[in-house]
Amino acid sequence: MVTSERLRRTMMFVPGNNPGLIKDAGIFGADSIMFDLEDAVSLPEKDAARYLVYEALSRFDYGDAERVVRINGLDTPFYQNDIKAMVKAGIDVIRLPKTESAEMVQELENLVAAAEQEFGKEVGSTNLMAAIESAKGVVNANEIAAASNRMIGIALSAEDYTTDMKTHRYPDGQELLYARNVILHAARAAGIAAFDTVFTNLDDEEGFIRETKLIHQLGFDGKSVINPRQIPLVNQVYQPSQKEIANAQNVIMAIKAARQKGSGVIAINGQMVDRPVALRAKRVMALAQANHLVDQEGNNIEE
Ligand SMILES: CC(C)(COP(=O)(O)OP(=O)(O)OC[C@H]1O[C@@H](n2cnc3c(N)ncnc32)[C@H](O)[C@@H]1OP(=O)(O)O)[C@@H](O)C(=O)NCCC(=O)NCCSC(=O)C[C@@](O)(CC(=O)O)C(=O)O
Ligand SMILES: [Mg+2]
Repeated sequence: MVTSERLRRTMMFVPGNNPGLIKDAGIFGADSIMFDLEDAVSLPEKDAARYLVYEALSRFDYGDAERVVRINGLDTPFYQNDIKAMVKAGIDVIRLPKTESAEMVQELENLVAAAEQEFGKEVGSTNLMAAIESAKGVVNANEIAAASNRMIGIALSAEDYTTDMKTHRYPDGQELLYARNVILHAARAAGIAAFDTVFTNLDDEEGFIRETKLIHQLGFDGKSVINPRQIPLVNQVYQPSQKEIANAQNVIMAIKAARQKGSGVIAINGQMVDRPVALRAKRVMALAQANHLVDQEGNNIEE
C-alpha cells in the first residue's frame, strides 16, 4: 500500500432534497460525497431532506467515497435533529456551516457524542469538519481548526464569505487570497486538511481549471464541487507528472533499501533525502495511485 492517508481532492455537494442526485451520487468518483441539509434545501423541505438522506445512508452503498453531511447551522431550529439522524445513520463526517468560534465546534462535538451514546455508536467514531464563511471565522481559524481532535479539516466557503466582506467573487480570486492563506495555515498548524470553496459557473471550465491550479499550488488538499463535471478536472490538476512519479519512486526505493541495511540516512545520487522529501514522495505516490498511474505497490501501470 502506498499510503494510508485518505485523499480528499473533491468533496461533491449533493442537495439533500433531490432523490435522483442522492441515489446516483456514488458513481462519479468523488473522493467525498457531501449531502447538504443547509442552503441547498428550502425551509419547508428541511425535515423531508433529513429523512431522505438518512434513508439513503442506510440503504445505498457509496463505495470508497467518504460520506459527509452539511448540517444546518447552530442558529437554526434544525441542527439538533440533523445531528441525531446523521449519527444514527452512521455518517462519516459532519460539516458545520458558518463556523465562527471554537465554542461552536465544541457544542457540535458534545451533541455528536451524546447522539453516539444514544444510538450505540462508538463515542468518537464520527468525524467533524468546519466551514469558514465570514470574517469572524477567518479571524478565529486557528482556534476552530484546533477545537476538537475529531476535526479532519476546515473549508473556505467563498459565497457567504465574500458577501460578509461586502465584495463578490472575481476571476483572479484576489479577494480570497488572505482567507485562503489563513485557512491553509490554520489547517496545517492543527495537522488537518484544508478544502477550497465551490466554483459556481459550470460553463466556465477555463476559469474552474485556473482556480483549481491556484489552490493546488497554494497547498489545499482539494475543493468542494457542485457538479460531477468538475471532478475529473480537479483530479487532472492534482495528477502528478511522470517525472514527479519517477522521483517519488526513487525516493521510496532508497528509503526501503536503507531500511533493509539498517541505515537511517538516505541519499540519492549523493543528495540526502530528508523527512519532508519522503513525505512529499508518499503524497505523490498516493495521488498517482488515485489516478490509476501506479498500482498499490507503487509500480507503474502500463496503458
Ligand atoms: C448546478 C446543478 C443544478 C446543475 O445541474 P444539471 O443537471 O444542469 O447538471 P448536469 O451537468 O447536466 O448534470 C449531469 C449529471 O450529473 C447529475 N448531477 C448534477 N449535479 C449533481 C450533484 N451535485 N450531485 C450528484 N449528481 C449530480 C445530473 O443529475 C446529471 O445526471 P444524468 O441526468 O443522470 O445525466 C447541479 O449540479 C446541482 O444541483 N449541484 C449542487 C448545488 C448545491 O448543492 N449547491 C449548494 C452548495 S454551494 C453553497 O451552499 C455555497 C457555499 O456554502 C459553498 C461552500 O461551502 O463552499 C458558500 O458559501 O460558498
Ligand atoms: Mg455558504
